[in-house]
Amino acid sequence: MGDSERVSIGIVGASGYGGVQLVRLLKHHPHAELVYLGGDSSAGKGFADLYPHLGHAVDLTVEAIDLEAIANRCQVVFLSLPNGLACKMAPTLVEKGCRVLDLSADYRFRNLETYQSWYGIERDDAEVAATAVYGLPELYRDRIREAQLVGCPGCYPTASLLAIAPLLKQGLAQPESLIIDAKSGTSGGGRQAKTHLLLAEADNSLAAYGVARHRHTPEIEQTCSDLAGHEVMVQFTPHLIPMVRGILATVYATMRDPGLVRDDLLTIYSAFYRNSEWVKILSNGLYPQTKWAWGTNLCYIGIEVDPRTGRVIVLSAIDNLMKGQAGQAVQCFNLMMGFAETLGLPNLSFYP
Ligand SMILES: NC(=O)C1=CN([C@@H]2O[C@H](COP(=O)(O)OP(=O)(O)OC[C@H]3O[C@@H](n4cnc5c(N)ncnc54)[C@H](OP(=O)(O)O)[C@@H]3O)[C@@H](O)[C@H]2O)C=CC1
Ligand SMILES: CC(=O)N[C@@H](CCC(=O)OP(=O)(O)O)C(=O)O
Repeated sequence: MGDSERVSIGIVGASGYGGVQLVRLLKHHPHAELVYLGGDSSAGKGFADLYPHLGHAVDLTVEAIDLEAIANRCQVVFLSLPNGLACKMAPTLVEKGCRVLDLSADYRFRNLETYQSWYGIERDDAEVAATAVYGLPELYRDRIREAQLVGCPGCYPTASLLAIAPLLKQGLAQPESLIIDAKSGTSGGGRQAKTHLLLAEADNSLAAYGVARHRHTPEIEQTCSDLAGHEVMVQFTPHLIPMVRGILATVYATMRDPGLVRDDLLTIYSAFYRNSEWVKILSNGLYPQTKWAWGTNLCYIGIEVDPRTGRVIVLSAIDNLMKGQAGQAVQCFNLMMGFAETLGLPNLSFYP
């Protein structure tokens, strides 16, 4: 692609939090041109009326969803919708030749029975779903490059899997010992009004939810099983924390070789992610803060070993709307188009 050429892009679900991040990122992307924004209740409204802070840069109107028209206008379509909608739209878009990135859970699972039992959504797109690639570039880079349909990971799975992957891939930890304790900011719940996300409910409070039954559990287990080479179950507990952006995942696992020390693991993690510019392994004694990742596509990882218990503790921090959602989707888009994986993505946080 020449320097001035641009890929025509549509975003379905542009009015949501994922949508507005995609607009922000793709407006700055040197090879992207936003040609279509779609929504449901927002259809007919100017995007600038929904997000006045972007009014000086975006003059598009949110349109009703017409798959035929989208496919005629767009080479690449991002679907940023509640679960259960992408699986109704992607088959048509794929058939018409679009490359599709879905930010929901619809195309994350190889086994659709797992999806149906955890999400309770019936669907009839098994043939198309079988072609989807899980959009975690650090693990599936080559497959994403060739994919026509990418199922972008959930925010908790992204933070968790980047922390876990070297442990399982290198056989360092006992897979059955994996425990993930994760905290998310409220933007993880999207832009629609929900009582538990009101300031009066969420502020000055911290609570777990979905204990032993959160739907990101089978998603994390799918990739853990890939990495370990056999079925793996994990214990995953998410918490809602009174901040807007960010996820901190703390992963505990029992090491196979209790003789390993932190420096050994730092060397192994650094080697594992040597070609992954979005993952930063923190050196001795530093543990990540969510604020370091704000507004960026970065994942910061800190590691500690407790010689008393023989456990490794891995801490992983991301921005849930960036590496956990829209940023990762743009990273996948870059791979699919043959661009540098870092193109158009911020790597410096705004701080404090
Ligand atoms: N927020 C996060 O941190 C993360 C979210 N995700 C996933 O990304 C997806 C989008 O999330 P998020 O941006 O937070 O959600 P939001 O609730 O902020 O936005 C949802 C979008 O979907 C549109 N929409 C809702 N119902 C319909 C419908 N029936 N037909 C067409 N469009 C519809 C809305 O349009 P309108 O406003 O016009 O009604 C809106 O644009 C979800 O699947 C979510 O689980 C994944 C990783 C992280
Ligand atoms: C804080 C909060 O509510 N977070 C969301 C995670 C959003 C997400 O990634 O969910 P999907 O798998 O549906 O895409 C949740 O726990 O449901």
